[in-house]
Amino acid sequence: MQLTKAHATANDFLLYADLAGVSEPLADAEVRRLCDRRLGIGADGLIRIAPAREGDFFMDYRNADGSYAEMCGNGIRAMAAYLRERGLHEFSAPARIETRGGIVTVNAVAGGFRVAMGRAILPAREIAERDGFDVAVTIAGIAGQRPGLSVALPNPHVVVALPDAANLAALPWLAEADVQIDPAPRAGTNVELVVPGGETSDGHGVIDMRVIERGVGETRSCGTGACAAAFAVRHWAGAGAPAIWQVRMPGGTLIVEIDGEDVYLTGPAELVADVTLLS
Ligand SMILES: N[C@@H](CCC[C@H](N)C(=O)O)C(=O)O
Repeated sequence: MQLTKAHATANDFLLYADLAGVSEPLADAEVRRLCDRRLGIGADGLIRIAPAREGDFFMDYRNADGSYAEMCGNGIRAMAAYLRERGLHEFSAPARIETRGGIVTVNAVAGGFRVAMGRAILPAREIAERDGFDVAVTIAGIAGQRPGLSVALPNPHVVVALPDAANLAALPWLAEADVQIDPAPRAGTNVELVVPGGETSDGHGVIDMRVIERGVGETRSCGTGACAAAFAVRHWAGAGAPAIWQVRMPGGTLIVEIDGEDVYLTGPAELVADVTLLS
C-alpha cells in the first residue's frame, strides 16, 4: 500500500487515492495502526480520496482511532496539495470536494488554499442567543466547570473561553478523557479552548487556541475548530466584531473569514513523504 504523509499547520495526515473507488474500507484497527506514531507511520487522521457522487472528489476522513468524521478543514487543504502535486486537479478552477458534511469548494491562493467551509450552526440557537453558552465543560488542570458553546461546522465542536493566554499555555497536553461535557454530546465532540486576544492594526480579531480533537486527543491545529472558535468568539462579542480572525495554535496560524453564517478558512498545507507500507 502506498500512502502520502502531509501536514497542514502541523495537523498531520496519511492520504491515499482510490480513484476507481474499489478499495475495501480499512478496519478501525488498521487505521489505528497506521496512525500510531510508534507502531505505524503516525498521523492525526487518514484520508482516502475517492470518486464523488457530486463534485470532483470525495474526502473519506477517518480519525486516528478509526472513527469517521464529517470533514476536516486542515485535511481538505492537505488533500488539495495532494491533488495539485499529483496532477489530479490544476486549481485554475476551484475543486469541489464532497465530504460527509456536504460539498466544500477549495481555491488555491498565495501560500496555501482557501476553503468555503459552509454554514456554522449553533445547535441550541435560543439558548446560545440568550446566554451565549449551552454546555458546562470540565477540563483537567482547571478547577470547576466552564461554560461552552456548541458549534456545528458541520462536525461537532464546543468552544470554551479561558481567562488568559498564560492559563492556556500552562495546561498539560490533553487527552480526550481529560475533557468532560455536560450534557455529553451523543456523537462526541471536538473541544476548542480559546483566549480572545484583541485586534490587529488592520482590524482582524486574534484568538489563541488549543484543541482536543474527537477521535484523536490534543492536536497542534484544527481547521474546523479554528472556524468554530472564530464563530463563537464573534457571537460572544456581538455587533461590530471583526469579520476576519487570526486563530493562533501551537502548529501555526489560520485565517477565518465570517460572512453571516458562511465561514471561509485559509492556510497552508504541504506534502512531506511518500511511504510504502511493508505489511
Ligand atoms: N483536524 C480536523 C478535524 C478532524 C475531524 C475531527 N477530529 C472530528 O472527529 O470531527 C480539522 O482540521 O478540521
